[in-house]
Amino acid sequence: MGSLVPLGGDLPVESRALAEALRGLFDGLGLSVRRYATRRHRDPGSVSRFLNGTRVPPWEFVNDLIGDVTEQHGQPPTQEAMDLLRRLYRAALAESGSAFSRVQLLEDQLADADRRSVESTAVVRALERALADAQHRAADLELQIRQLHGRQQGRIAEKDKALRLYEDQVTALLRERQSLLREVEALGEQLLDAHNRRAQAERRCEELERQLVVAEELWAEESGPGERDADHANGEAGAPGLSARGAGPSGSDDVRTGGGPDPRYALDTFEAGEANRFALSAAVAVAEAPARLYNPLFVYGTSAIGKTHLLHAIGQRTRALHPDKRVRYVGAEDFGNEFARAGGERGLDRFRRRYRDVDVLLIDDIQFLADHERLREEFLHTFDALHGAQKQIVLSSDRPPKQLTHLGDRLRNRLESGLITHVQPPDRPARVALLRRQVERDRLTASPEVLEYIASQVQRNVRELEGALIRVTAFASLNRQQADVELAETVLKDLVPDRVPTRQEDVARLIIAETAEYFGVTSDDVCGKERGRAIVTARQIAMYLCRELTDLSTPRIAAVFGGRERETVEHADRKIRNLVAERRSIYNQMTELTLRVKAAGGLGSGS
Ligand SMILES: Nc1ncnc2c1ncn2[C@@H]1O[C@H](COP(=O)(O)OP(=O)(O)OP(=O)(O)O)[C@@H](O)[C@H]1O
Repeated sequence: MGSLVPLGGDLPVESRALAEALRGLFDGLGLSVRRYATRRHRDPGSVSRFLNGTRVPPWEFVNDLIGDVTEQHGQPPTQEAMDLLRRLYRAALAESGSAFSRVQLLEDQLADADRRSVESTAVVRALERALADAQHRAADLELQIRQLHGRQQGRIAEKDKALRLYEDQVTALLRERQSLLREVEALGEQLLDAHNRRAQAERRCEELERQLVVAEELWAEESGPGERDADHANGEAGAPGLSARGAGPSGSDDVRTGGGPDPRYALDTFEAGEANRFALSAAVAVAEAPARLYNPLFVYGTSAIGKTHLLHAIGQRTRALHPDKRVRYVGAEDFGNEFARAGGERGLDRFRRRYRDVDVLLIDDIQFLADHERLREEFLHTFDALHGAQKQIVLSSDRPPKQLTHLGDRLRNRLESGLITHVQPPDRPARVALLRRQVERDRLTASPEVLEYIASQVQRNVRELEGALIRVTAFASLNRQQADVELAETVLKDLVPDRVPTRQEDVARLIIAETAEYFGVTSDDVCGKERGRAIVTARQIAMYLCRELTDLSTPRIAAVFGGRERETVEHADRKIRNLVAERRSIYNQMTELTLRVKAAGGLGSGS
């Protein structure tokens, strides 16, 4: 009973198959039949029969065997192995056909059905729970969906409302913008109109001033010296002396703002000397063949050495040689002011046509182009438009392009792209020639020696040179003396200032203060807009003295006098210059004022 005997050869197939399967399990225990029977409280004979296939064991035995093998090896048989065992077991039971087997089979089937029932019940329960859970979640979701839907509807309604509100506002703003644009355009037109009317009124004022001065002059001459002295005592000394006679080309026709070149300046009257021969040749070449050789032509140099003269002269010569060409001259400051005033699209359009529809554009004192981004851009585009269309550009400045740092690199590069020519103060022969021409033009009396002497004394500033000649000849004629070198020495000793590196704007302010005091008005009056007779006189004399006694350029002087136009300064300068030559009272006033300014420390030590 200790070990298993081989299976009987006459065993039915089903019993053999089961027995072999059970033996396989039993071998895994490594026990004898008896020992296993004792452990499981079974009869050893029965166990032998179960394993030999002569009897079908109860399923409980099979189960125990499986449990023991599992315990021993720590690993249960696979589900497939279990299913096979069960099938073998059932086949063996069916084959045996005994009542026991039948009972076993039924029990087994019952257990199987019961297991399935239990499993199904568990599945049913789990499914019921899952169903309930899902239903709950579905209900929750339904609720959330309904809430979200409600909220969404609310939002949509709100958005619709906001959208309608927004559209209403945009429509209203567009309408308002439209009407504002119309208003801006209308105001722009009105402004332009007002500017034109103001310019007309300014010209009329100047005209009336001249008439007034003439009338006063006549009245003063009729009334005799007593009356004139009374005027002096009133502090309105300038008025009687301010005559329109001899004022030369000082009428409004000659005052050209942002327009054509000034006919007084010509290439033929430009005294180049050795130093400026090249500058003159370049100017002639540009006038003869605009935009062919030097474009842009850039002339630079210190104050009052003929840069403006050259620009105008180029314009004159171009017009003479090419009557079909459109030539425009403008000071850079005026260019900036006009741009600032060109409000609205139409104004800007007009401005652009004015400066781009030309064949030759002459821009004076480019260093005064204001340091504004938009203005610089505008000028850049003007430059590119003209240059791109093969139109001539001529510019002047008090310094070379490299030093015009405030204009920015792009603009400076363009200014450097053509011919740059340095205009020098005229050399001595040129200065003498210039004085000789002035003597002829103004019918003055001065010997060649006097001209030589003046040319030797005033070297750097042509305006000053011309002023010195006027002073010498005026002094001589008013004192009925000979204009010889001795007299010239005396006059110039007193009047030609020794230049010291004083701030020139300060000197100009000192001149204004001294002149204002002299005429019994204030500096603010002189720089302001009032047109009282004494104020206008003081203003014009102060402007003249600034041109005479400082190195400031004309636009700078205009700026010191409350931001006026350069033409106003030029007009005042011409007017007073001519009066100095004609009237003793004015000459004396100038002399006295110059001495006062000198004494106040504005003109260096003097001698
Ligand atoms: N070489 C010259 N030949 C003839 N006239 C000259 C010459 N240089 C200057 N002038 C005269 O001197 C006066 C001043 O010259 P202009 O106004 O051209 O100087 P500028 O260099 O433009 O000075 P600013 O920078 O102050 O405007 C003008 O009347 C001009 O005709």
